[in-house]
Parts: sequence; structure tokens; C-alpha cells
Amino acid sequence: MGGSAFESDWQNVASRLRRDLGAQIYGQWIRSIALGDFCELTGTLELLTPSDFSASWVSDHYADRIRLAWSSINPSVRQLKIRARPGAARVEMLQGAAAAERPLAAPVDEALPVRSQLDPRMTFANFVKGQTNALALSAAERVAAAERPLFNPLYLQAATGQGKTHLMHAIGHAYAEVNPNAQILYMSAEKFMMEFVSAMRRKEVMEFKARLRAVDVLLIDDIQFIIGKVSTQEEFLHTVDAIIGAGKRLVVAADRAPQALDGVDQRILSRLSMGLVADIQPADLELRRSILNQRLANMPETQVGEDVIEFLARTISRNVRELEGGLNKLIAYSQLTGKPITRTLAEEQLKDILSACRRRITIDEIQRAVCEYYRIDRSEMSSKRRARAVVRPRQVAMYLAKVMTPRSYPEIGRKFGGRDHSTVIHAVRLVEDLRRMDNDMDNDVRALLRQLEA
Ligand SMILES: Nc1ncnc2c1ncn2[C@@H]1O[C@H](COP(=O)(O)OP(=O)(O)OP(=O)(O)O)[C@@H](O)[C@H]1O
Repeated sequence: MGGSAFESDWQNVASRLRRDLGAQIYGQWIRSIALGDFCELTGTLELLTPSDFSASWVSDHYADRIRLAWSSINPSVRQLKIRARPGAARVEMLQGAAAAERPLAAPVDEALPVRSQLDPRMTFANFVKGQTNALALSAAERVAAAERPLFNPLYLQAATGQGKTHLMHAIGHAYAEVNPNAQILYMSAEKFMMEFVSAMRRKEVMEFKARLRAVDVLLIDDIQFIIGKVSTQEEFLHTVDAIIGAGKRLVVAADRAPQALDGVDQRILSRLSMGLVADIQPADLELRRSILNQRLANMPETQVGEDVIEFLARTISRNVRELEGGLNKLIAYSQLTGKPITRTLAEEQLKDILSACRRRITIDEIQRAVCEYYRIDRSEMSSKRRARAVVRPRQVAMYLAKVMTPRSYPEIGRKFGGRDHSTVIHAVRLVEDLRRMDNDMDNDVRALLRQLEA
């Protein structure tokens, strides 16, 4: 069935999104979406965006909200497939609100540089400082400051979803505030390549170079993308030299250190390492908590209890994007259904993300925690001693190993001094029974589970 049957529902979904996301985000990312096909069998509706970039941006940032809006307006839509329109211009510049109506394949020299590409939410004011990102934040603030930083370029390094892009956009906003006429260009390395290739095809390489060299601050994201792309690297090297040579500011971000960019020209690596390399470590528990609190402080009408915040901060630990996505999903769900945001709701609605995040706990960690808890020596986990003071903790540890790790009975037995699998089965059953009959035992096991899951 063609997507046209859904046009009027889409109008309703879109107006709800406009209300929830605000006119600017709506204008920038949602308005240009067209409906594609609908598959009745799977309940999958295609949403077509003007470019690959907007497809991935919308998927990362707004897919949950769009899906929830659809499910309340037309429940036959159970899944979305967000992709670029067939034949979409692969050379489209990042579109800002002002640029949204521009032809997709705008010639490079015509394309808008600057501000409109910056996400208005990604400012320094919205970036929460923590131990794991303090150096990167202060380096970014230096780059944005009026006086010339002592280093150039700034190389931001972090795993996915830890705030590299946020800091780059924040630099752009802050620099523009101090220098209202400045030209600031943010682009991914992939976009750099696509535009370069398209400029070559159109024989407009000079214009491409001129546009890049005219900027005051160049922000290039996901630099690892140029690995192995020889001609793009050559052009990138010239750009880096021109920007740095002219005393303009360059910031690049990558998911790994410069030395780990195998397949990138040594000349580029030496330029990139010449400034400051600042890494962002995965957000720790305190930072995760602060980020959630900061987000909620901006939404005074949304009620989320401390226990839910603590639960999200502790369990969604892999990266900030997932953490925010989890919170947004709960808020959107609660707005659409009128249900309050409770821990039970969080457990139900975030099942997938929670199970992906659950830390892999090892038998060694379990043994260590149990020995500390019962104050016995670690060697007792493997010893043959039959005193009750060591037998019971050993059985508790075997039980925890069974419920907290994917290990089989024989594997667990081997970790406990080469015991037979039947000994482990016996221990697991015994602890299960004891938990039901003996409160103290149940409390001990609960305390250990809590401690190990933290
Ligand atoms: N310290 C922080 N304070 C507030 N928000 C943060 C912080 N760190 C990350 N975020 C938010 O987390 C989300 C993901 O961050 P961002 O897009 O900057 O990650 P990234 O490191 O660039 O990831 P990728 O490598 O996948 O592009 C964004 O919405 C960003 O605003």
C-alpha cells in the first residue's frame, strides 16, 4: 500500500511533533520528511528524508518520538524505517531552518556555510561538566574564547555518544557570540568527502577550497571516516594546512586517538597531534545522574522521581546518547498515555536498552564480593574445607554465578576448585530454597546482588 493513504495521519503526527519538539527542530528535521511505502505485514512505514545525513540524524534523535506519535494516531504503524529519498542529493549541505527550502543539490559555493548547521541545544550551558570530560570541556572553551588558544588544532577523542559533537557545536555557538560575523563551519568528515567528490565532478574544486578557507572556525566530526580514502586525505591535508597556516581555528573529533587512525597519511596525523588531544572518558555514575537532573530541570512540568533517575543513571551506563534516549522515550510515552513515570514503567519500556547495557559480571568479581561480604579468605572459594562458615558463602557465590552470568554448571564448578557440576546444581537449589525460608539469607543475597549490579 502506498504511503499516501497515511497523509492525513501524517499531518496530525507532524503537528504533534511540531508542538513537542518546537518550531525550529521541526523546521530543520521533520518538515522535509515525506511518506514512503507502508508494509501491512510488519506494520512498517517508510519515512523519506532529503539526505543520508538527515536520515541518520532523525533516526538517532527523533525516531522514538515519531514512532510514539504514530502509534497513538494510527496504531497499525508499529515500526518506522527512516531512510534517504531514492535519488536524494548525496551532496546536500546540512540544512538549517533557513536553508530548509533550498534546492537539495545547491552548488557548493552557493551553499550556506555556518550557524544554521549548529544544533541550538548543543551549547556550553547545556553541557554538564564531570570528571570524565573536564579537560575536553575546558579545551573547547579555550578554542571558543576571544584570545587565540595556545594550541591548534584541538583533537577531541571519545567513544560514541560521549559529547564530542556537542562540544564542537558549543564551540561554534560560543565563538559566534563573541564574533558575530565569523564564518563557522561544522561538517562530518563524510560530508567533507562527499562535497569534495561532488566538487571534483562539477569541476568546482577551487570553489570548494575557497569556501573552506574562508571559514574562521572549522569543525570536522568523525575524522576516522577518512581512513583509507586517499584523495580525500590529500585534500583534507591541504585544508588543515591552510586553516592552521592562516591562524584560523580547527577542531576535529574522532572515536580513537590519532595514533590509532591506521590508514591515515602520516602528514595528517602529525598535524592533528601537533595541537591538543583531549579525550572524554565514558560518563561516570555521578555525571550520568547530573545530566539527567539537568535535562529534567529544563522541563519543570515533567515529574520523574529520584528512584527513577537513580535507576536510569545506574543502568544506562554505556553512553550519554542512550541515557538521554531512555529518558526521552519515557517522557514521550508518559505524555502520550498519561501514565506516570515510575521505575516499573522504565523497566517495561526500556527493556531492550537495559538488557544491552547490563554489565557482564564475572565469576571472579562475584567471588571477591562474596568473600568480602562474609569476611572469609578468597582461597575458600576453591578449598575443600567443609566448615559451615565457608560452605554457605561458597554456595551463595555459586548461586550468584548462575543467576548473574551466562556460565554453565560445569564452567562454574571449574571456577570453584574443579567441583563437579552436580555440586553446583545442589548449591543453586539450596540457596533458592533458603531465600524463600530464611529472611536473613534473602537479605544477604539481595545486598550482594545490589552491590554487584551497581
Ligand atoms: N556532558 C554532557 N552534558 C550534556 N549532554 C551531553 C553530555 N555528553 C553528551 N551529551 C549529549 O549526549 C548526546 C550524544 O552526544 P554527542 O552527539 O556529542 O556524542 P558523540 O561523542 O559526538 O557521538 P558520536 O561519535 O556517535 O557522534 C547528545 O544529545 C549530547 O547533547
